[in-house]
Amino acid sequence: MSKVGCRIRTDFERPSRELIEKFKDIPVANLDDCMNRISAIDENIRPINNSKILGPAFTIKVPEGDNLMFHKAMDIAKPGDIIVIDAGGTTKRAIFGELMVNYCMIRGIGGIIVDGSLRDVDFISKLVDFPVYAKGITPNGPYKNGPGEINTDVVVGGQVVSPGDIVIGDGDGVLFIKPYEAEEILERVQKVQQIEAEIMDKIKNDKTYIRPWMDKKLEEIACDYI
Ligand SMILES: O=C([O-])CC(=O)C(=O)O
Ligand SMILES: [Mg+2]
Repeated sequence: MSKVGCRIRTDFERPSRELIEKFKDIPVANLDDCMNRISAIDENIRPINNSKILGPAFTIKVPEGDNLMFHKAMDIAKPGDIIVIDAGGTTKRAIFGELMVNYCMIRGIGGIIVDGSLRDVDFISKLVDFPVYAKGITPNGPYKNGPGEINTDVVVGGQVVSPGDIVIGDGDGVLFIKPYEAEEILERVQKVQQIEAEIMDKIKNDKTYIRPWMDKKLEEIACDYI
């Protein structure tokens, strides 16, 4: 019988740390520019403690307001993994809190992103080196009945994420990159950053902002000057 909706993949292939580290200082906005500006997750999933997040995705799918699979996941995720939880986007019930965050930290997990809510925010918001991103906050705690899935393809904040995808987040938001597309995106983002540096230099030193596309576009849309 198919166990869709109640299954656990205990391990998966992770990209090399070397590849992941190449994304360390790259702004998510620049990456999204290289992914046609439609690749970031739902803007309502925000950093709770203003930390950057980076690492391979360890995915979980839970029924609304239930965290049985997250409890199992904490025992099998590896150091550096980013736990990415598809909680259906509903915020009425928290999926985790301070106890679970402490256990994740002790186990060397790299951070947590939930398309849902957390609780114990007064503790979590003060953490400086354990990034947590969430959509909501509520004291209503999670049930622990299951079902759910671990390490299958899930949807978080409107974007598909597979186990082992590279998770990158900063103050702007989060996106996921397929490891096989990583090098190509890195090449493109380096060009974007170089162009932005040149533009910034002109703004600061020449007091000009190079935008050859602006008047061209206004002409193309036949804008009337009045
Ligand atoms: O009760 C739970 O499962 C979640 C929670 O508050 C904690 O982890 O501290
Ligand atoms: Mg708690």
